[in-house]
Amino acid sequence: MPTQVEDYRSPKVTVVGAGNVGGMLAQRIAKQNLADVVLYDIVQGKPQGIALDLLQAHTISDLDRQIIGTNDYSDTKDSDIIVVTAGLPRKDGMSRNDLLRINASIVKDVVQSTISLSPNAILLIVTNPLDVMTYLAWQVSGLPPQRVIGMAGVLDAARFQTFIAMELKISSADIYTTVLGGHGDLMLPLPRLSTVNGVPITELLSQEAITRLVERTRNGGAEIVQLLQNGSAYFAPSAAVNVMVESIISDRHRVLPAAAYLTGEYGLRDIFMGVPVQLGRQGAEKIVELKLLDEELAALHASAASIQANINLL
Ligand SMILES: NC(=O)c1ccc[n+]([C@@H]2O[C@H](COP(=O)([O-])OP(=O)(O)OC[C@H]3O[C@@H](n4cnc5c(N)ncnc54)[C@H](O)[C@@H]3O)[C@@H](O)[C@H]2O)c1
Ligand SMILES: O=C(O)C[C@H](O)C(=O)O
Repeated sequence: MPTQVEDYRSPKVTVVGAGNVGGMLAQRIAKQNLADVVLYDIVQGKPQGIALDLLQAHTISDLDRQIIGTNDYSDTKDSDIIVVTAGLPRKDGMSRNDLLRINASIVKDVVQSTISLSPNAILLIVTNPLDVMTYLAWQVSGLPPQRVIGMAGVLDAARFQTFIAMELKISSADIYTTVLGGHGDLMLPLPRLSTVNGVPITELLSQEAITRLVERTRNGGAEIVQLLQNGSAYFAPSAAVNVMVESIISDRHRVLPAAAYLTGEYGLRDIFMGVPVQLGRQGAEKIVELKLLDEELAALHASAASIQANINLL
């Protein structure tokens, strides 16, 4: 009879795509001791090299989580979470939707190759265009929609939070922001529901400043793409995925903004879009429906229409 100790299995997270976001995410997961990590990439040697480098870095820092780099999907078997970061990042001047065709074929291939080996896994999608790729991953996987989630809202909300902190010259720790909608130009930062220690920013900042910060948030990804000139953001995106992985693995039931499947919430159905979601071991356990003003709801529906138009191109 195996003892309980022998029965215990470390949580296992597979990260598909050992690029900027994937490599950084593997480091964060292992450093926080959340799970063993399998880093998969199509490029021979790349995930193995990164895994070895990470292991050596962690040895220096007294950490001992298992990190495997591989080009063999069989190593991903029985993962608890599969994070999909495989795909092309956009270049300056491109919209995320310009990646639709090329990244759709990559995401489809990745989901088909992983989910049969880990039928109980939760799929966390990062590849752009985010909301459309999450919908595609759900369709291809055949999973219940609660087990397919897209990362964008945590990142977009953090950008809004950062810009408010910079404007008010205060710590970001006391700021809470709400951003709903798709991960694109029509995302919906909500000043009315964004606060500093409970005080809405509409009472702390001028309308001019709020409009400027909302626009900068909507443009937050493109601003970094333009500055880097070779790839897109990865420090904040990997931190955002890590927070979601933590809430799921540790069953914390945190309410985080994420792309989740809507079945009538906010008057929308059969679409993945950014809304507040309770995340735990079961995945997207509950969608929180905020009471929106008519104009906010209309803007959310415009964002949904843009996602739907791109889903129709799949
Ligand atoms: N949702 C978000 O908020 C968010 C944030 C940042 C980046 N992204 C997106 O995430 C994706 C990755 O970004 P990045 O900066 O890490 O890019 P990157 O180019 O650094 O890494 C992508 C990796 O995917 C790998 N890859 C390509 N095809 C593959 C396949 N079929 N199977 C396995 N691996 C494959 C590449 O070899 C590369 O290592 C992009 O689409 C980017 O737009 C989304
Ligand atoms: O902007 C991008 O293309 C990458 C990502 O979606 C981001 O918002 O940083």
